[in-house]
Amino acid sequence: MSIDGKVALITGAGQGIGRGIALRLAKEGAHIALVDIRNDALSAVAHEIEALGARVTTCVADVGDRAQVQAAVDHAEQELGGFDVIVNNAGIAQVQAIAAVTPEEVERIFRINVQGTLWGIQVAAAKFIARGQVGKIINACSIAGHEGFALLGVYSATKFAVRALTQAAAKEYASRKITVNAYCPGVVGTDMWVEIDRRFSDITGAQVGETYRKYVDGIALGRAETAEDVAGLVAYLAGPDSDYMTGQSILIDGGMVYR
Ligand SMILES: NC(=O)C1=CN([C@@H]2O[C@H](COP(=O)(O)OP(=O)(O)OC[C@H]3O[C@@H](n4cnc5c(N)ncnc54)[C@H](O)[C@@H]3O)[C@@H](O)[C@H]2O)C=CC1
Ligand SMILES: CC(=O)C(C)=O
Repeated sequence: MSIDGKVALITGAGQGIGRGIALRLAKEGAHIALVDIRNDALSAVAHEIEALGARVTTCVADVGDRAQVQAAVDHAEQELGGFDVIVNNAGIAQVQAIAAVTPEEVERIFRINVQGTLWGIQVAAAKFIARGQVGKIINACSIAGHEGFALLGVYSATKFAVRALTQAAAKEYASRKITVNAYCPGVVGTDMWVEIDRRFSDITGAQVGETYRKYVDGIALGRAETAEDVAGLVAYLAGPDSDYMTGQSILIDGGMVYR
């Protein structure tokens, strides 16, 4: 198994895409550190991972707070005896017209989506260097990191920023053989999309479910994405087959945005 025995930390692992990534990496033999702001969700996923026979530890942390990210990485290393992969997956959505968005809303989403990714990159890279080893940094981007979407403008801006950080960090850490890449899903049927759909409905008057259906109808492969679809790409980025890839933000969207 490609990442057998490696230690992987996944943020936002209490549900959705993060949970799917954690389960997939555990199935490939990795030891898993689960990070989220919700302890109850972490416990549930930890039980699923234990049932697969993998080693697992949990840590409640807010990725927008650098000290908490540092504590989570230290905790993973201490509990699991190493540190090889970080998946900076935690993120929030925001549906708002540019004409109506407030400073508070902008600050909140940039703090979690952009600073959360930045602290994850910074802390993980420092840990790899201190341990004298190589490592893999994998960030959650989006189709919205390649194209701005109406009513998702600020969210899109955060994901463009994630793509920029992925490229810059790849260049800064390449000499240390630390790779930095990102996955860019399209429309994944998680709670995030339930919330996006509900907010579109509030703002535009669309029926509940209509926006989601409209987006899914635009997918060439004809179905919504699953967390497992995303996890397959992340397993590749976490393993040795991607050792020669860095700085890339890879679209995995069933055919929505073509670059
Ligand atoms: N669902 C989708 O269609 C897409 C999602 N993405 C990205 O994938 C990532 C995961 O998305 P989903 O699983 O759909 O979201 P989700 O909303 O289902 O799950 C997000 C998880 O992150 C946790 N979280 C939120 N704020 C946090 C914080 N400050 N610190 C730590 N954990 C926090 C939540 O508690 C939750 O468990 C996000 O970065 C999102 O932007 C990208 C493209 C499409
Ligand atoms: C949630 C997300 O990234 C989109 C645009 O679907």
